Amino acid sequence: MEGGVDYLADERKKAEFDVQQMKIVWAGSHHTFEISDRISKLVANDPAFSKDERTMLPRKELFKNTLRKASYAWKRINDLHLSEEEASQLRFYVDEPAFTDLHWGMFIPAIKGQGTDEQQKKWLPLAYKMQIIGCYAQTELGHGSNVQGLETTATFDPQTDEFVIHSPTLTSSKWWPGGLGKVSTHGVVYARLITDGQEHGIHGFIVQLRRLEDHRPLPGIIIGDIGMKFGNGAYNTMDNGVLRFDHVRIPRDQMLMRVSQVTRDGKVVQSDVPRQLVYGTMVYVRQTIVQDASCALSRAVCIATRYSAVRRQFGSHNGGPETQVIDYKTQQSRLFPLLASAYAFRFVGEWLKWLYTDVTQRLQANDFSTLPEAHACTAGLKSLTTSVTADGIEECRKLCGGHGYLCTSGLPELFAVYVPACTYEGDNIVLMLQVARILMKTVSQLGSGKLPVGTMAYMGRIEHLLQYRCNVQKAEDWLNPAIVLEAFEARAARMSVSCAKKLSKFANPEEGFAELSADLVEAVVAHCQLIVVSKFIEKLQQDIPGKGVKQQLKVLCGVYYLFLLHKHQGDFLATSCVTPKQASLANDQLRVLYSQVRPNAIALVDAFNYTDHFLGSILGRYDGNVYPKLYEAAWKDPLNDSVVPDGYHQYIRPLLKQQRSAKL
Ligand SMILES: CC/C=C\C/C=C\C/C=C\CCCC(=O)SCCNC(=O)CCNC(=O)[C@H](O)C(C)(C)COP(=O)(O)OP(=O)(O)OC[C@H]1O[C@@H](n2cnc3c(N)ncnc32)[C@H](O)[C@@H]1OP(=O)(O)O
Ligand SMILES: Cc1cc2nc3c(=O)[nH]c(=O)nc-3n(C[C@H](O)[C@H](O)[C@H](O)COP(=O)(O)OP(=O)(O)OC[C@H]3O[C@@H](n4cnc5c(N)ncnc54)[C@H](O)[C@@H]3O)c2cc1C
Repeated sequence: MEGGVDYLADERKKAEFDVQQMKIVWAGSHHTFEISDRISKLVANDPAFSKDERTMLPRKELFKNTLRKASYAWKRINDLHLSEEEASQLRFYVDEPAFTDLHWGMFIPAIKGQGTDEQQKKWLPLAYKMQIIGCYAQTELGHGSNVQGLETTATFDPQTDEFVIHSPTLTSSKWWPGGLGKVSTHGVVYARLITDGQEHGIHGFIVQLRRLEDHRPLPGIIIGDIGMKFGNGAYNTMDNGVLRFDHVRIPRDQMLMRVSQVTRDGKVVQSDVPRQLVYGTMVYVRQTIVQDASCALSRAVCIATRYSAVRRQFGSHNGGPETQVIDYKTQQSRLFPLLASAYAFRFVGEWLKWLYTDVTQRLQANDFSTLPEAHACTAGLKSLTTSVTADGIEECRKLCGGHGYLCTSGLPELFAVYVPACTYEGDNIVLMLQVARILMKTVSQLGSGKLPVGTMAYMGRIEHLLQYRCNVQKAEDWLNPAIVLEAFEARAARMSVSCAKKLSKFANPEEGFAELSADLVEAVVAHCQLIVVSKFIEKLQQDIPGKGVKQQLKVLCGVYYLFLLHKHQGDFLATSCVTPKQASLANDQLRVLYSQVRPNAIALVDAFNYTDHFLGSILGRYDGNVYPKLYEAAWKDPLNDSVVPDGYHQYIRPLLKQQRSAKL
């Protein structure tokens, strides 16, 4: 505890499992727990990283403060000789979106993934030392989702051995890249490659944007910030930018040439690397976004759970205390599925990281076979987890009643920072439709002898899944993972097959795809939920030490899948995967599991090991000392600096005077 009385101590005594061991499960290993615990405390105990006034600062001050923090963080990283892993944890716990996210998270990965060995050798050391700062400049004013529709051109000039980067229209202005507006010296800029009058698709180019001497834009470059975004503080610490090029020249060797090369005489040579690797940075970031989803959701859930144990309403008997709102079944049925989802996303994120690492190793050995699986999983899971997390944060705000609406609850800012995750790195619907294409292709190939692989492998048992009948007889049968997996597989497979059948009736498949796109998205959701459920179940098959830890995870896993079954019972019933009676038994079992979560709820959120600094919420304080701190914080609002507000003499007094004289 960070000091003082622990108002949640009684709740903590109820825990039926070893919280310390659960912290390690949540962190992923002893090693990652040790690092994240040490670094989060280092940040929390350093006043230079305070977040207290963030939601009250005007944009310019807010932004300057972010620059100060980023520069101080870099100094600490160097002074303390932090490893790459420790440095990335430090940036995470500073908890303020900044240009550094894009520099480390996209600029460097783009050069690593799409640059040749020589290019990496030239640019990465500069970037690692932050002697150059980079952004990822893909999206334009007129095109974001449709990458093939980007308009910026990169025309090869064989006379000078250069590319000419140009923005031919207003809509071709780069628009949104984080870090671009005010900070980046360089960008990986995506543009249409043109050589000898011929177009060769979208490629990445390293372009210097600002002079290293005085930070002024280079000739031919117009650059700035795109303006305020949703929420106070929130994502406004980031300088999302606009950028236009007027025939800016760069040397030929600044095109990222791992996928295709342009020779001295302007010939385009394709390497044996698939062209989709140009999209590789997005696959990498989508995978990190799935991991981030569990962080953002667990943070909101931690706040709402602790506050729900502190808050009391109604139910006082003979002058005794009122009921803790966490004891209301409605509160539990809204909160506990989100708690379970946070754990579920943690484990699927862990698995996705493994998948991505595996794909990367294969790519290095020129094995591209698992790229479609990586694309499908990252796109689908990014969409599913960010949508649930954004909605979940807002639900947690509502679970905190009126106080949840205060900035000091931390929830409004968390929502405002988080919600663009549903849009950036691929709009969630656009990405779901990508997965739908892959699902439909998989269904169309069934029976051709080509067996589906990876997360689509269950489709290989299509005959069985189409005939499947759930044999749940009593509520506890729903605790059997094999039964649950089959029900989820059958639902996903039947929804996909149903879409495929409808699609086959269209003479023009593209027309059919467009017409059925809403149904296709539902089939993709079913497929992605199956992945999350199956990875949670797989996690439970591992050896998990610690008293009661595995048992708690089993309960949470049950809550996760039974809540989905309840919420989507329309799908399960319509596809005849369960009967109405079985759906009702699932709901009975879900209520039993809620009552098992209840005594462990506080300990389950303590296991996230978040400091009060990171949570940034009076409602979520570890010690539960909510009311005195809310009261204290109110007086710190600048509006309370004076008893009589500025503007009184100008606007309030004349009003009151006028009413008095009217009465007289
Ligand atoms: C550590 C991290 C730290 C910080 C970063 C995190 C957070 C910071 C905050 C914000 C950062 C935000 C940054 C951005 O937003 S960058 C911009 C992101 N933009 C997008 O995501 C655009 C979305 N659009 C697309 O991805 C594509 O355009 C498309 C929707 C996929 C369509 O492309 P198109 O070329 O038309 O492709 P198709 O014809 O539909 O498909 C062709 C073929 O390619 C396959 N495919 C598509 N995408 C990929 C991919 N990424 N990887 C592998 N394969 C891919 C597709 O399946 C198809 O395959 P076939 O076999 O059918 O040919
Ligand atoms: C905070 C933030 C940070 C960002 N950072 C970066 C960055 O660093 N670098 C960068 O390059 N970009 C960045 N972006 C841009 C981001 O990647 C795009 O906004 C995103 O890819 C969505 O594209 P769009 O804006 O063109 O949306 P649109 O595609 O215009 O979407 C509008 C609507 O149309 C729907 N829609 C579009 N196409 C289809 C379709 N085929 N079928 C059905 N519905 C469709 C969408 O679902 C959505 O509802 C950022 C964006 C935000 C909000």
